[in-house]
Amino acid sequence: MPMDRDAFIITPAEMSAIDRDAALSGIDSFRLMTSAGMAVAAAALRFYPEALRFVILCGPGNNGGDGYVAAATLCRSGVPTGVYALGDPARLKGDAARAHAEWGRTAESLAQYRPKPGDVVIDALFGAGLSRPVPDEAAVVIRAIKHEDLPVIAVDLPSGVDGRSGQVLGESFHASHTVTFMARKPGHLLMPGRTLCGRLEIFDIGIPERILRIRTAGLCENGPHLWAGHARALDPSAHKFKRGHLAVFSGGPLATGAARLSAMAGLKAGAGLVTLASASAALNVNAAHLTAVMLKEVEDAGALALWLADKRVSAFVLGPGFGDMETARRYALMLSDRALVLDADGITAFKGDPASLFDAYAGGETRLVMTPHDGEFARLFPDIEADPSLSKVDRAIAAARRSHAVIVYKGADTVIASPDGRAAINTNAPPWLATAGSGDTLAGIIGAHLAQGMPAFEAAAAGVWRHGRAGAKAGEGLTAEDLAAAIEPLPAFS
Ligand SMILES: NC(=O)C1=CN([C@@H]2O[C@H](COP(=O)(O)OP(=O)(O)OC[C@H]3O[C@@H](n4cnc5c(N)ncnc54)[C@H](OP(=O)(O)O)[C@@H]3O)[C@@H](O)[C@H]2O)[C@@H](O)CC1
Ligand SMILES: Nc1ncnc2c1ncn2[C@@H]1O[C@H](COP(=O)(O)OP(=O)(O)O)[C@@H](O)[C@H]1O
Ligand SMILES: [K+]
Repeated sequence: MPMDRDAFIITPAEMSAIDRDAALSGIDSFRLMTSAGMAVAAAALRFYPEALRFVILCGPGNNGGDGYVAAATLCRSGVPTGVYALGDPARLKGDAARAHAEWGRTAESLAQYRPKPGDVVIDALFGAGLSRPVPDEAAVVIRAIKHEDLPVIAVDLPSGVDGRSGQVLGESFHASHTVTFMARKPGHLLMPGRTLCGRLEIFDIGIPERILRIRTAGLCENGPHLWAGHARALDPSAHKFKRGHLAVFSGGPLATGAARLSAMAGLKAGAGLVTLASASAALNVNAAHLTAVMLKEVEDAGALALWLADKRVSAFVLGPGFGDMETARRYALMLSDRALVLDADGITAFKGDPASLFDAYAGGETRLVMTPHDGEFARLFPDIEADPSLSKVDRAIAAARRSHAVIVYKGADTVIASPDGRAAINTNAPPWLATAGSGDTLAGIIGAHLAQGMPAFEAAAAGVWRHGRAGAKAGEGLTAEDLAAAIEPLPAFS
């Protein structure tokens, strides 16, 4: 399925390259700015027809240029406006200088602005070009506007949000609406940027799609376009082994629930068979709870080695509730020529020696998927986690490259990354997925996809998306059991 235009995510650096490509192909950059500024003005009038005054705050770059175009458009439409500039407008360059000149009035200095009830703020201070914390002069005004609780329409990005990472640089607006151009930037989707944007509108200012596509290879929003090609409808002659056999390792007798959640999710997600592998101490408690999921006694590494002779067991989930770190390490290394989802304790088990895991899965097709939340990520990749220059996308890709694994870096803004540099940001997860056992369910869904023979990146991305969709379907107040029951068939999305 070709990537939907709406799934494009363009970093600020890529956007600059796109600007250059557009100029080289003869597109007039001032017309782009004019379209952008007019779109902002139109959005302002549409969202806030009751505004007593539109206050446009203009910065020193092209974001400010968009602001001057918006100000001129609003003036022409006859609504009251106030324009306040950060820095000396005489120092504006290029298109921004022209936009300021065409507006043709004199801006007051930003420090003069005193928020008043009835004002609607148009934030054109900084957009994609923000490269360091906002200056104090801007931070003071941002805080004053927040204090008055005025509505803010952000041009491209709320000033203070880093378009590359979604992180706040110093201080940031919390916009009620954001109007961006052509495509979203990572900062619109990564936390906390996503929540600071308010309602996001993407406006087409007229850069041709062919120019965008050249620069948007690696990163996109997660969705069926990424993996629907691997979600085939059921073959009418299929038998259960053809639909994949997933094995999930159980924890000890007092910690069996997590693995059972993974197993049930795997079955619901479409694996033909799911077997729970349990040491003898936990066999009875598992037996008392299982129906469609099968149970097999796997006492130790010797028993696992014998079982691995059965090549029909096509994928494994190891980690949920597992508990025994030494055995987790041994099993994960024994499984290195099979497809494995390593979650929870399975990840933590390698805290002291991640290289042994990474080396075992190096070479050949990617077959390991790891599903860390923040804490687990930091255990395996402390240096990557600690590097403040990296966005969540950068971190996930760096971890995937190092570990030869697909990384599902979980959270409200889960990032799925492949060792080959592809990455996707997931956006369909409702916040009530933050509930005990939700991650175990996700591991089971991904395991089912691997068992069916999906490549690891697609298996993981599809799993995260189905997990989010199941969460939305089950609704607020769900438990992990409800979540598994709400998983929808995969072909429904193709
Ligand atoms: N094709 C498109 O996408 C189109 C994009 N368009 C618009 O262009 C915007 C991007 O414009 P932009 O590159 O000029 O960056 P922008 O955000 O205005 O800021 C850069 C300026 O701020 C400065 N500066 C940075 N950080 C600072 C700080 N902390 N404190 C103080 N200064 C700081 C920086 O100076 P310097 O870093 O060089 O000191 C520079 O002067 C984009 O968001 C969109 O609105 C539209 O016009 C239509 C076409
Ligand atoms: N605020 C949130 N919004 C959306 N999804 C979330 C949020 N918080 C957590 N999640 C998702 O819920 C799951 C929680 O997984 P995890 O932390 O491993 O929980 P557990 O160990 O209890 O199963 C992950 O898929 C994560 O992406
Ligand atoms: K802005």
